[in-house]
Amino acid sequence: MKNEAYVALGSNIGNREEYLLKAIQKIQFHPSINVENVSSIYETEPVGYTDQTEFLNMVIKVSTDLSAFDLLEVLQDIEIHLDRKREVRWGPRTLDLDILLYNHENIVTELLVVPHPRMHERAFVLIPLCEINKSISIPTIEEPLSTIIDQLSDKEGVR
Ligand SMILES: Nc1nc2nc(S)n(CCO)c2c(=O)[nH]1
Repeated sequence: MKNEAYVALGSNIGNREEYLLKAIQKIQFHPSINVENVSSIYETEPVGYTDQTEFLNMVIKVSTDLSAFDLLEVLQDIEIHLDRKREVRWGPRTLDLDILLYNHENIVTELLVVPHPRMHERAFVLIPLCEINKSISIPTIEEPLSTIIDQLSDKEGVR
């Protein structure tokens, strides 16, 4: 598989852990995707739209022959098959699958922006990402991940 990507998973409705684990199974089952590494599962305080229940978040590393857009399509299909519900845009959801990084590419389109535009302000993404790759460099971020994690005020919201 010639491409490397990092995917963030999140859930805060229903059997959250089951949604995450089923999503990873479906990703692994895809013939053109291999799951290379998975972070721990973190329980996290909601950020942004805070009037909702706690999330379970994690990050996985995958290798794939798919383009970033085809990978996005597969992830969106998995969200739908795991009864993705999102009544409010930033509100509670059964499952969220976000492409964080795709190789070291910068992709800016209506459909997909990579690196994920809000990842640098999300401890619930950076902490699991750092767990599985301490030395990862993010094209749009100069500082080391550990510095940013230390600066994030909500890191205590991740456990
Ligand atoms: N802790 C936490 N807060 C969040 N706020 C939003 S929106 N989301 C959904 C992100 O796509 C989350 C999340 O996954 N975890």
